[in-house]
Amino acid sequence: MKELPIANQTGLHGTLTVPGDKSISHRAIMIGSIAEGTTTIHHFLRGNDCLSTLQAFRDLGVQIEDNGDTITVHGKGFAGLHPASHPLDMGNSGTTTRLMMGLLAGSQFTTKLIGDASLSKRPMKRVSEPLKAFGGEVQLTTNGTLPATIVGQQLHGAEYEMKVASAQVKSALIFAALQAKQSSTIVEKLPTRNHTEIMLRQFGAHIRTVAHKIILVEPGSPLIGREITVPGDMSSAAFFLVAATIVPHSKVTLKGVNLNPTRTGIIDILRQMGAKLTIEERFSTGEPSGDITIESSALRPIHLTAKDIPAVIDELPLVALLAACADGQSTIHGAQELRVKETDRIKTVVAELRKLGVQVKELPDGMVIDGRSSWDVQDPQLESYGDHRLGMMDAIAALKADQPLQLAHADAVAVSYPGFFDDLATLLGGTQHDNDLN
Ligand SMILES: O=C(O)C1=C[C@@H](OP(=O)(O)O)[C@@H](O)[C@H](O)C1
Ligand SMILES: C=C(OP(=O)(O)O)C(=O)O
Repeated sequence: MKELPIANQTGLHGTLTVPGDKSISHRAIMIGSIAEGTTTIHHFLRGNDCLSTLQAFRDLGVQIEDNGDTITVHGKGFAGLHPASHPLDMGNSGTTTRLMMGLLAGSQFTTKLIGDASLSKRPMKRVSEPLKAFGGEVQLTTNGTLPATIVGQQLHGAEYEMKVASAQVKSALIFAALQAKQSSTIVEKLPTRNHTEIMLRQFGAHIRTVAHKIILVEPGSPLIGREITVPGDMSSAAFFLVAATIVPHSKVTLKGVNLNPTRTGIIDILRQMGAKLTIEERFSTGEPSGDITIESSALRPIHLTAKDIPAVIDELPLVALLAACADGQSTIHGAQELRVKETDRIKTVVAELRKLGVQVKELPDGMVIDGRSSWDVQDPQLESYGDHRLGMMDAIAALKADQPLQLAHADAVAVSYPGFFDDLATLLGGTQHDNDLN
């Protein structure tokens, strides 16, 4: 049980550079490995999920030098990957698993993927089914889960209309399409994060996006290794954006955060709810990034529907927390994807908010949350359920509670933000002066 920090009278203060983006770190290892030549990755996220990706590519014969914050990948091209001598362990990472399925579907060998207990319950047919349209073969359990066997073979082009709004599925199909003999068209249900498309283009692939959701892939261009600096992860910055908003007298600056519009749903929501934030964007040709300064403020309720969800999918536990602090009733609809994350995040968020005394109703596709300025804690023992984002949401919620709270399975935070508790402690202990930590 971890004793969670409580906020003092002066709130959170200081300047922080959050760790590298998880989605971009995964893709840098993957695309660096299938490219020719050297890829150097700066500000790589050393979260357990990205380390699963790094290890998987080493197991496939790619030489990867690990110098902490900087990773050097000696790319071998798609054709240079070797069969692994044992099943690849995906750990807790849905992104690694699903992208790997598309990336290895066109290989000349068979690969088995396994994962931890949570990942082994998550749906994988969403990738194996569409891959069939490209000639791919991924065998799953009868429940459509891991372990998976990817039987590599020559793929062909396809036109595929997606059934779920998922960047993981889209990325798997793009990797498959790159290995096909003909061109392909992938149509998204709703626009989702486009880091795969951006990075592949930077490496030399012919990929075009039309009307934000039609992706045209022309295979055959060589991918060439390059230097990548991973911007800060908006999904990690979000914990402190929310903390600074809900804890009185706070003012925090988060530096170098990724501002890709497919990821900034939380910024739009914070603004709509009345948060006080300013953004200084830096010039960039690939992934935009910038510094965000935010201070405490009163909040209005929010109403989200399906179209709002992809750009804030991983921040929805935090949106529920913001709603619990707002002046009135908020609704989240169209978020059924939350049920197939590391935990069923509708159930687990509702359970945790109820322990804090928040009135919240579970819906099949979201929740209804009654906001209050203060809560009457019902149960001080919070639980991450082994889900990193739940554990961190609990820690931020605890700053608002009127008594000390504890968190079980707090170590889950290492999946995406190993230094989370240290960074939180620094901002809580920080002074009103800028305090650059990294
Ligand atoms: O492509 C990615 O890197 C991710 C896509 C999202 O998943 P879905 O594609 O399942 O929505 C997100 O929840 C996950 O944390 C990372
Ligand atoms: C859902 C997440 O990741 P993944 O699907 O890669 O396990 C997440 O990081 O919140």
